[in-house]
Amino acid sequence: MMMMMEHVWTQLGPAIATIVFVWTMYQNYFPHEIRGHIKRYTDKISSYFNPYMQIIFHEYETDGWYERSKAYVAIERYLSKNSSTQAKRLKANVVKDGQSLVLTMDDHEEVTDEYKAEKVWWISSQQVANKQTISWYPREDEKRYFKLKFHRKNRELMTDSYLKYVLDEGKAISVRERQRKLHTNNTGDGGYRRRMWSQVVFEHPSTFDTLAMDPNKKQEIMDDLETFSKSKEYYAKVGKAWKRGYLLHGPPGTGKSSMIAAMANFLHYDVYDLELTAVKDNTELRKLLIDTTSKSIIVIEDIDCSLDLTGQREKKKDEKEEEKDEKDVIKEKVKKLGAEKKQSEVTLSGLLNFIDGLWSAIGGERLIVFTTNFVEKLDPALIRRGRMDKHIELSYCCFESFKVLAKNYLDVESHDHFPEIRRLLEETNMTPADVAENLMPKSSKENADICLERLIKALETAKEEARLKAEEEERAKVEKEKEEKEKEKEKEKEAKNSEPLADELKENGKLESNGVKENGDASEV
Ligand SMILES: Nc1ncnc2c1ncn2[C@@H]1O[C@H](COP(=O)(O)OP(=O)(O)OP(=O)(O)O)[C@@H](O)[C@H]1O
Ligand SMILES: [Mg+2]
Repeated sequence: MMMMMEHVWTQLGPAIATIVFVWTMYQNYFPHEIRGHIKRYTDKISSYFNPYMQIIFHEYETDGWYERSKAYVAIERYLSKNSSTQAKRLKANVVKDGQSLVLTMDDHEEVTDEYKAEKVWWISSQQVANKQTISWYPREDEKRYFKLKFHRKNRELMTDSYLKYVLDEGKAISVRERQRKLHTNNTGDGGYRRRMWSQVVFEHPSTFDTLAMDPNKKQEIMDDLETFSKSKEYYAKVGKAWKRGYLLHGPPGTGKSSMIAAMANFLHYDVYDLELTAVKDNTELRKLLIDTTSKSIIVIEDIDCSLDLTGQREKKKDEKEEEKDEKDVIKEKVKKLGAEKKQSEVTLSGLLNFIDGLWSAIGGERLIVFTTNFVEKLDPALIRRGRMDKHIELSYCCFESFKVLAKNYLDVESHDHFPEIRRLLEETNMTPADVAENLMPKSSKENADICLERLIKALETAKEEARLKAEEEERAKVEKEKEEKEKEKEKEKEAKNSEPLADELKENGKLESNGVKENGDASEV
């Protein structure tokens, strides 16, 4: 059967080609109506024998003015992947607001693609309008389009899944290659035209490769992020806003801010660095958050110090003021509360409202990341799961983290010094920031040996300091206990000394009351 079809096609093909050729040459000699009829039939015949189908994607939609069709842009991006290797003539476009070049195929070039082992052809083409007018807009006289050609038998595969795949992939490439921004909220009142966020290009070099932490934990976080970014349908299904909260906690210099940058680089998200102390009230907070775009990380650093969200900030101050007169403390507290209220009226409940539900109205994927040095001091309401879905502790440098840093800073994967460093790291606490600082060569003459030896020395010093500090603390504790005991003893002594006095007073009291009685009696008399 196949053979027969092929035979017929080889016979008919040239014949049809001849008819079409003759027709194009002589069509002008036929009257208009007849021409229309004949064209319809020739189209029908050629489509009957032509086993290929085609779909056209115009650059500008008919009803759009200047906006390029989203499908066209996505296809252009998708094809740029193949066209740079296949097409002979390429066009270079500078991406808007970016510095990267996108190479796309030039007009009338053709590239092939394969999907589930089926071949398709993409042809870039343009129609030149035949009217003789000068136009303001390029779209008026050149109408570019992509033509997708595929075999008829693949019609369903192409329209149902290939096209969706191309559009998604094209969009993903655009997101990956777009220039990302770091947004910071503006302080002060700059009039009503004040922009809520100001932007700079985000080019933080931190990635998960350069981040020093336990590899298993790192992988877990990367998996979590990836699952989140691919779970649009899932979130819609379970009726949750597409957002995820992370709480990063740990001592200073353990990589919290570095991890946020790594997350942004990993997911290709923008970063919104929200400085809560600069936000006037809940209304402004709402405006700021609504003004964020999809595919972004909203960061609130040092949540414990940002605001009096938890009451902790004041407690910290109170601790220092323990010795002061209680009345003074209360007075100061009232004064401070007044001052803080004037400064910022963002409340914990306002913040929680946004984190919880309001975003579902905006849609789009957002991560919210909080960092703190003191997780135990945060209000449990703020960090419960569902608000802060994942708690990540970043801690002192372990041997695994050190290995990442050594590879990154010195290009060293193993060394004679490693066992000693491992032992020292187990015995003492040093932040990755300090380890990194010691590993970094300070001049071109410093090689890995020198840097590792410096780290060993620093670790030994840190260990010694920690030992001395512990001893000091122990001594202070013992002294304090001793003092307290002495105080107690003194109190007891005082109490004892005052006993006879009390007896005496009692005695006097009796006498006095007797006296009164007597007096009273006397007065009555
Ligand atoms: N885990 C880490 N991996 C790689 N580099 C790190 C790590 N932790 C710290 N560093 C280095 O130390 C510097 C300071 O770290 P970072 O700002 O991320 O700390 P942090 O936890 O945010 O501290 P803080 O609590 O003071 O804000 C970084 O620029 C980075 O070079
Ligand atoms: Mg930080």
